[in-house]
Amino acid sequence: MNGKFIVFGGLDQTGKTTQSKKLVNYLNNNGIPAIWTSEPKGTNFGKEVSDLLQSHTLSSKAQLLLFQAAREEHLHNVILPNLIKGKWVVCDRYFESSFIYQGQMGLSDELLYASHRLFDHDAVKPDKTFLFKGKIGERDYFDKLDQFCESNRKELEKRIDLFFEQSENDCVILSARKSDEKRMFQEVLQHLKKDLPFLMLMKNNLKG
Ligand SMILES: Nc1ncnc2c1ncn2[C@@H]1O[C@H](COP(=O)(O)OP(=O)(O)OP(=O)(O)O)[C@@H](O)[C@H]1O
Ligand SMILES: Cc1cn([C@H]2C[C@H](O)[C@@H](COP(=O)(O)O)O2)c(=O)[nH]c1=O
Repeated sequence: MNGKFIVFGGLDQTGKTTQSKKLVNYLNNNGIPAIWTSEPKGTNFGKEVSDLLQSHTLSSKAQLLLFQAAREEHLHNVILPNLIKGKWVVCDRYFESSFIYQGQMGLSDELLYASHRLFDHDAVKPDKTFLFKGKIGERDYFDKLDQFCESNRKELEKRIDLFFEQSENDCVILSARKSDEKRMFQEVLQHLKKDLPFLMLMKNNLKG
């Protein structure tokens, strides 16, 4: 597999989608085939899971199981087939979101890691996970999941720190900065430079 698996996780309204889509455009424009996808909505099944999560009041364990069901489908139908074709898969949220959010809802780290391993989801490790903190966007409407994030931003940031501390050098924390989309993207590229071809780095003024 030559494709890379890059995850953009962290808090809501931090610019994850903006930055991850920028990366996919940048890669495709430079001859590196890449796709953008997201969790939980990266498959039709995942979209239905997302609707279920909005229309029911569920325990944290039930939520975890639904996010994992969506992940299982997503992994086997989108992530792996594209990585096998040699494409880069740029994914808006993955397991780190379960660790951060379902952990903040009260599930133990032990349970979260064990359930991640149970279905072999941990066998597909992101090459890099960007963890976004801060806040740049404002919503005018909050759904159930957004509300949880909005009411727990400080605590969720601590979960991000914990995920980072337990990671194996493959995570980066980025602070969202308003009106600084281009600079944020340069930072993303800097952290990926060892994965990008040398000629591409030269062309884009990024030293290898
Ligand atoms: N650097 C920036 N400065 C100001 N506004 C930005 C910046 N980056 C993105 N935005 C705007 O902020 C809002 C949130 O951005 P985006 O959707 O990329 O964040 P997100 O983290 O994916 O959000 P969510 O997880 O809630 O879907 C959007 O309206 C977007 O246009
Ligand atoms: C994958 C995943 C997601 N969540 C939460 C985090 C967000 O509040 C929503 C997804 O919203 P988005 O606008 O589509 O990014 O779901 C979660 O709690 N656990 C997870 O594993």
